[in-house]
Amino acid sequence: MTITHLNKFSFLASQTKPHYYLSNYPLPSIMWNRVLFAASNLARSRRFSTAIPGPCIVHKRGADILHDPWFNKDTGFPLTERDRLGLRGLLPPRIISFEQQYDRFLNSYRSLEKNTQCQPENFVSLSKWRILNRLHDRNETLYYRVLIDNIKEFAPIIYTPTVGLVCQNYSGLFRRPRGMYFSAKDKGEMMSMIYNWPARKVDMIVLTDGSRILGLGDLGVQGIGIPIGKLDMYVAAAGINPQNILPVMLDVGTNNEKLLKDRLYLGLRQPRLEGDEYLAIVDEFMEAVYARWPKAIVQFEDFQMKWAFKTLERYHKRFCMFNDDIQGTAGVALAGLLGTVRAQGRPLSDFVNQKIVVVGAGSAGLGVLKMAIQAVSKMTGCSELAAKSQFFLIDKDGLVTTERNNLDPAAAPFAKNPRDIEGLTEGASILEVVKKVKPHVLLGLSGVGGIFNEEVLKAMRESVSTKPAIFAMSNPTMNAECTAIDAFKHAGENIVFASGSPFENVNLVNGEVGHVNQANNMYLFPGIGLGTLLSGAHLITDGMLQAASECLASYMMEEDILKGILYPSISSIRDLTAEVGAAVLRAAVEEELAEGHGDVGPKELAHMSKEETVEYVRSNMWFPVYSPLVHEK
Ligand SMILES: NC(=O)C1=CN([C@@H]2O[C@H](COP(=O)(O)OP(=O)(O)OC[C@H]3O[C@@H](n4cnc5c(N)ncnc54)[C@H](O)[C@@H]3O)[C@@H](O)[C@H]2O)C=CC1
Ligand SMILES: CC(=O)C(=O)O
Ligand SMILES: [Mg+2]
Repeated sequence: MTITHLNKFSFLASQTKPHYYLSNYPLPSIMWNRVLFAASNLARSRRFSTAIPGPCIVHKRGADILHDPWFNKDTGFPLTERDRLGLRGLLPPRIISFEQQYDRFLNSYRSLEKNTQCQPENFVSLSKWRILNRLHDRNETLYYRVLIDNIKEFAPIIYTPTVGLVCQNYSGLFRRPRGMYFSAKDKGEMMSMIYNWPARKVDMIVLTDGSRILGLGDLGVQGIGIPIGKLDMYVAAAGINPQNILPVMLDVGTNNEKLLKDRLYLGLRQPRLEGDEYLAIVDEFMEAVYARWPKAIVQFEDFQMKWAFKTLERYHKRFCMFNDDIQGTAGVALAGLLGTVRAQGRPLSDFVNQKIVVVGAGSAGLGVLKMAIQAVSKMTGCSELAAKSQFFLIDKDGLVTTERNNLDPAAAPFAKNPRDIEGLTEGASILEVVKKVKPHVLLGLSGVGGIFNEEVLKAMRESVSTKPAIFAMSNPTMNAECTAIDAFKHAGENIVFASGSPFENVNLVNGEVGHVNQANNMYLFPGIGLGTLLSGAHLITDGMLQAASECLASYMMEEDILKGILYPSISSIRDLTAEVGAAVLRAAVEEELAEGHGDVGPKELAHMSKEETVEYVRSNMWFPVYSPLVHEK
């Protein structure tokens, strides 16, 4: 191991505290109550502190420990634990330190990279996902440490784009279950099923019905990869304790013919439930969750538009939930849009004059429009009706106007009155709109790869902005509206560029670097969840979401923004998430929704300064280190 590594580990150790191990199983014995009492005392005492030794608690023994990824340390078990936990003889004799295990894993990963250099890209990506997934299944502490330390490198594997490929191939890749599956066949059973989940406490649930997985469409039960990937980001970015997370798939069938015919498909082989039958399943699930874990937060993810809006409207005043595609995306996009104003060297107030074309009138596109229009209305003091004049919405049938037959009610508030769009008509193409409007920003959330073609990008050269912005936000990479290279090549080297999935920065002909931003809701959802959790709020309000977006918008320094860098590097996502979490928490306090968390009550939260709130949030982030599993004698 290199000196750098040694320094890094000792530095991290001094920054963090051990997590304490609690049983995964509800244990009704008096002994277990003692364990919980000790743990809650520890939680109390560690509130603002670092590096407090945790109690050494595990009720399992022998092979059961080795097969439990939460407790498993592989060859890292010290002799005392091998002796006292019945592990002697079950492991090779040499004890390997955490740091050595860490290096060994990264070495295997690097060998894999080297050995697959000439293989097709998808093969390499899936191989990388497999090696990480195997570690996840075996040793969670090491897995999350590797993930946190190398998040920039591994996010594209456990999250977009590779997670999309994993979902597409999930039935074939399936080895071990992760999370919970509730299907249409479980109607009437969910209240008891929810108690099958082994953890006593769940803080964060990510739920999907698999109906719109990234831009890949209906993937049925295979969409479970998305909640798993999102929750990995929760652990890595927000330090949510992985013992308290739960990925969930609501399998109400699929309309994907290919999957229905696939022998290996692991979900229900029936068309999707619709109408009241569908809602009855989601209702039952939500009731069951909140009966067992009244304080849990549910993130709705990748639901097709009609159910995304319907469920948000149905539950947001009843349960502590939000829809990431509508609300998380909107916050990230708004922060990016405000960044583009600063990148032009203009004051933020100039946002109200920016002409913005949004391509895609789905849950994400409409969420962005709604939040951006609210921001303009707030800045100018004018009505939302007046505020929307600068925004243009395009869907699969072109420019959305009030003349549209069967205008979708969700898109109707953003439809243009033909009187206000001289030279354009209902259904005008992207190219026509760009040529006529000469927008400051062209933002894609259509799910259609390459739709910002050469002609469209070249038309952006006529933009009225000195730094036109192209946001190709659809995922995964192949569904991006354009590539970074094409954007800089055709729209000009002065553009600001952002995409939903990562692209490499572009070397420009003028010798400079064309910065690629990743405009992805991962910059906000972990902080929204963490801030809400620590506030103890029972709802997630527009005010809390707006605070998250404003925090992200103000995170970047002028110097970076002027270079076209709108969001921080993923490497600093933990730091950003602490700030976002604190902003959300403080908004909850302001709205008198904060009921407190653990033994930190609402009054204590209200008395914290901004800096103390950030510190409080940071100190509550879980960090993976091996903790002793037996008491020192
Ligand atoms: N970067 C990020 O953080 C996020 C990215 N997304 C991505 O956004 C995309 C869309 O997501 P949703 O809005 O939930 O999907 P959706 O299915 O609800 O909406 C898609 C919209 O695109 C429109 N569209 C389809 N073909 C088009 C075409 N040829 N020209 C113009 N518009 C067209 C449809 O009419 C529809 O309005 C997905 O690829 C998803 O991965 C979604 C959420 C967050
Ligand atoms: C990033 C995300 O949530 C999506 O593409 O759906
Ligand atoms: Mg999503």
